[in-house]
Amino acid sequence: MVVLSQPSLDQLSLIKTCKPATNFSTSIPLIDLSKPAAAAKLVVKACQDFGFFKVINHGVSMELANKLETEAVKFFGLSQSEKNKAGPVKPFGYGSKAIGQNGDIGWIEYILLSTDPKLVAQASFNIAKENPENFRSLVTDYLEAVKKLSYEILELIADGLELKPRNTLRTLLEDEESDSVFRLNHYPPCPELQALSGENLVGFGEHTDPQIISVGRSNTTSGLQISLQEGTWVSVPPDHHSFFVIVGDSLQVMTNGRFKSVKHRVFADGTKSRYSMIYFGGPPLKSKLNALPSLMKAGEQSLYKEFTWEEYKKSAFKSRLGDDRLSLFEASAIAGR
Ligand SMILES: C=C1C[C@]23C[C@@]1(O)CC[C@H]2[C@@]12CC[C@H](O)[C@@](C)(C(=O)O1)[C@H]2[C@@H]3C(=O)O
Ligand SMILES: O=C(O)CCC(=O)C(=O)O
Ligand SMILES: [Fe+2]
Repeated sequence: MVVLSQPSLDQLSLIKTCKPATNFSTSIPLIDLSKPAAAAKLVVKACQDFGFFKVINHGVSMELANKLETEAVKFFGLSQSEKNKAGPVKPFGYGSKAIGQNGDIGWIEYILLSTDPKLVAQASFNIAKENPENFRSLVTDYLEAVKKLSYEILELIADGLELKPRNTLRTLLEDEESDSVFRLNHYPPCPELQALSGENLVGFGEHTDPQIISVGRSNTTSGLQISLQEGTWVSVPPDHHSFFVIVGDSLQVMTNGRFKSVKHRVFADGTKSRYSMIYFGGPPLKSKLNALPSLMKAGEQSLYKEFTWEEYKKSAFKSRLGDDRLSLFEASAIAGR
């Protein structure tokens, strides 16, 4: 995927490009988790203002994260025919360019995994043929650490919102039936495009994440951007040490719109590969998604109808990446639309 032949160049015309209007003056909230008293307020403010923040002193071993990233680099460095043996993504496995099942494409290749240990073990045989046990144990250990971090962040959110009990949100991800996924993304460099037009090549088109929160980490190649509520785009400075946290649609519903699920996108770089590893924390399929009663002020109406995560997920996975998925579930939406 690095050396582009004429057919690959032809494919570029199918992938969106754009000249982004980027806002350089807004800085992304960076929250130090070693100071929990201050962090609770800062996390809530970041979720309200941006739906996005980064955390440091998060407790996830950098050695572990680097080891898993190295495995991802190894896998994505295999020949296309070798990688294809770990596909297609129905629902888990290796995918290239196609994102989801509804016609979205980007300058990306990825591995999508369930967080269920049994399914991780099965997938490891296709992804790391030479040493599946090493891959399985790295993914399992990494997921354990990132889940722990996600639970901590959800408790800080509960503290900041004065939600009682403070495990109200974390139990949704901790539940054995929680419906979470894990994704390893690779955005190969694309020098041809930069040279041809100076435009940016879309790796992952703009979208919101449907789950509760997404917790990710990337290498030091830039590309991730978030949309501010007024619509301008801000680049997220990449680094190896922090984790980024994305408010998903489900958390927007549970906070009755106080938190906004943030629109984000990724551009491919002209010269360097970007790698990212993201845990998407979703609730059990049968969980009802509705505004948390203790957050509702007297007389406040729910912005959304009552629905389960299963219903939302089914609808989301039928949608295109850039669709406003929640609009179908607004209290004012026409029934059956
Ligand atoms: C186009 C799509 C890809 C996606 C499923 C969807 O129909 C709409 C949501 C997309 C998204 C975004 C966050 C995660 O990367 C993801 C795994 C998810 O849960 O929702 C992807 C889905 C995907 O890549 O299949
Ligand atoms: O690769 C990234 O940094 C973000 C990717 C993303 O938004 C996703 O996988 O849903
Ligand atoms: Fe995303």
